Amino acid sequence: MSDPIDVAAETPGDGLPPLREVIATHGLDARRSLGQNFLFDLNLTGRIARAGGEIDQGTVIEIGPGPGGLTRALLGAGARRVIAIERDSRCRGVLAEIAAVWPGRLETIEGDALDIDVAALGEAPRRVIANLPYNVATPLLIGWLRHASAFERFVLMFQKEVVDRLAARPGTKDYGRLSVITQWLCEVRPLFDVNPRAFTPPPKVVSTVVRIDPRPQPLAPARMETLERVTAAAFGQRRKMLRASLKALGDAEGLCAAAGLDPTARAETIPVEGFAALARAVDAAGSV
Ligand SMILES: C[S@@+](CC[C@H](N)C(=O)[O-])C[C@H]1O[C@@H](n2cnc3c(N)ncnc32)[C@H](O)[C@@H]1O
Repeated sequence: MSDPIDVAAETPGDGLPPLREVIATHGLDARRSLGQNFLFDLNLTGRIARAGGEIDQGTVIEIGPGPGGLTRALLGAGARRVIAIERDSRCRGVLAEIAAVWPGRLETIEGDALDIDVAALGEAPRRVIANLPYNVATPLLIGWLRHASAFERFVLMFQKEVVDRLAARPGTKDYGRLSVITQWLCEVRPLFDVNPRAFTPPPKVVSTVVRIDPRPQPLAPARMETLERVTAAAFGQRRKMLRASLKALGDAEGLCAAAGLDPTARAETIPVEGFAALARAVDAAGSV
């Protein structure tokens, strides 16, 4: 026997039909190629919206509204202005219906979020709140981090495995390039896990909602481009000592000495500040 559907838990009180009905009416069968795993649970969409903080100010940017479950939660929770970027043109009608219920508060951009300068959308403070399409989630985040100071907060759903890497501490197996670059620019707080059964269709893996708050200043001075090169070299050969893995960058022992790092250490034990020092050493050596 299938689970009884809790209609109350699927009707947000905005006068619009429940999400399952919306999907049937608009023929929005989920497409794997677009990373479509829809959320119907209002408790979950409400929790994600509230984690955004003061969304009654500035702009909320949602990537991939799909049939609009999270969009409706954001508007219902008082978002002043939501700009939603959706690639799937089948969602145009349903998003227009939501916009009509909240006049002047929802704008939809039809397109690929990877091609859009999200850091320039709407008025600050900008908060990106999204149940991300997993096939492009990490490249999207890395792109936004290049303009981290344009954003107040990110509340994002990723595969749990990605959040584990974003939040990993030195000395753990998940610690790597993504941990260093993200934590250099932002404070990362995993919020809660979401069971695959909460989605339609269920993905193969557990998901996690994470809050990522850009720091007023990066954790230590460095150029992001150089930090990316340094972490690529160091973690590209994570089992090797720095004196071997950093050879591609020049005099590896000299760079470690300038950065105050032990050349026999391995990348996974070096804290974020250590990589920033290494990036400064690379830039200083290059400018001599
Ligand atoms: C995981 S679903 C989330 C749907 C809805 N927000 C929810 O929570 O139920 C991801 C959404 O992102 C959209 N999408 C996929 N790739 C995209 C891209 N490159 N740019 C914008 N939207 C995209 C999909 O069409 C889908 O609606």
